[in-house]
Amino acid sequence: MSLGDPAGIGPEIVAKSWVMREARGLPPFFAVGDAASLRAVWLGPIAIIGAPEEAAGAFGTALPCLQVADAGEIVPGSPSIDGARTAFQALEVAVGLARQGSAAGIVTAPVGKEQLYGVGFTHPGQTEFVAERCGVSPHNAVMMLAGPSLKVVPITIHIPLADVPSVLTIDLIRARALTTAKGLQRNFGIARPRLAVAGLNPHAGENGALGREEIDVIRPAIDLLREDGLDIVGPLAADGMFHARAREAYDAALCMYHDQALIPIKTLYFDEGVNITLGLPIVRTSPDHGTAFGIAGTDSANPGAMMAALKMAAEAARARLAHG
Ligand SMILES: NC(=O)C1=CN([C@@H]2O[C@H](COP(=O)(O)OP(=O)(O)OC[C@H]3O[C@@H](n4cnc5c(N)ncnc54)[C@H](O)[C@@H]3O)[C@@H](O)[C@H]2O)C=CC1
Ligand SMILES: NCC(=O)COP(=O)(O)O
Repeated sequence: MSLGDPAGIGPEIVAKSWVMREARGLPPFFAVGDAASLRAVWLGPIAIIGAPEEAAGAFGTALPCLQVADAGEIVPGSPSIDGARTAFQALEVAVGLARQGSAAGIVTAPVGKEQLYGVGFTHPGQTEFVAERCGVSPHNAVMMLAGPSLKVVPITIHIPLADVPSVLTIDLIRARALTTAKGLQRNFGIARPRLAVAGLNPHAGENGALGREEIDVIRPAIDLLREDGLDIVGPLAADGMFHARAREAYDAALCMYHDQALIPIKTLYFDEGVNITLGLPIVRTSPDHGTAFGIAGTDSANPGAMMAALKMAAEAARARLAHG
């Protein structure tokens, strides 16, 4: 797993996950990044490894770490340029290892997006970066956030809210829905996924009275997706589709913008939510939360979402083998 921003809570939740490895039945893993970021927040045993093959032998007694860069002085809670460069490099190396088959998948700890943008990272997020490195177009890589009774997909991701209506197209919705359906089969073993699509406007537009995107874009996309053979409903009023009974009717909710998707999942499952990228040739997961710079170095970070991300990565790798 990449350690993320050295000044964020990534190193702490990775170390805590290693401590809980047996109690939680976690798969073996190794860290990629600057071991000093682990030492800055943790006194436990670290095994510096020179290659991924050394990780398995070390994992039982120490947290294996593949050292990729020197992040300079690390002050938890105070991100730096060197730290952002290290996070970038760790991500690059971890993706490369997964692509060459040296790891069953990657789990990425949180990065500070503002900091990464400052060191030449030109992608909106890690999702798009990993997709590009895997040769997958950003349209065909899907960000899914998953918890025990809810999976959500934002159709548009890291763009200003004002740009959402113009970026939403029939093609984009269709590409994301098709990747989502395939991803549910491949990574979660759901043979015939049921998708629910949110509207953009209040009350899904009230037949055009409160906005036309449902009529002009979302419904035509859904009609085409039905012709593609998908089990899909919508556009649904977004405010009524996330309560417990409604969630039983679908396997994933496709949402029109970032917060429409992420608010329900983080409200329900902040400490166990997993971000999984669908549509890639490799498995990639991540905890649902960010760097939490405000609490870094205070030993109060909850490793729950990181542990859930580790488990989901292992389960997805197994499901892919079974699915073929
Ligand atoms: N996957 C990723 O790499 C993500 C990165 N980010 C980045 O993280 C930075 C901070 O973003 P925010 O919006 O503040 O979100 P955040 O998730 O870092 O923090 C939101 C709130 O939750 C708390 N929190 C987060 N994780 C926690 C944990 N494991 N245990 C206990 N408390 C926790 C924080 O202290 C804060 O109060 C930004 O630079 C953003 O770009 C945000 C989301 C995902
Ligand atoms: N809000 C979710 C998020 O920021 C995750 O982005 P990514 O870096 O995993 O693409």
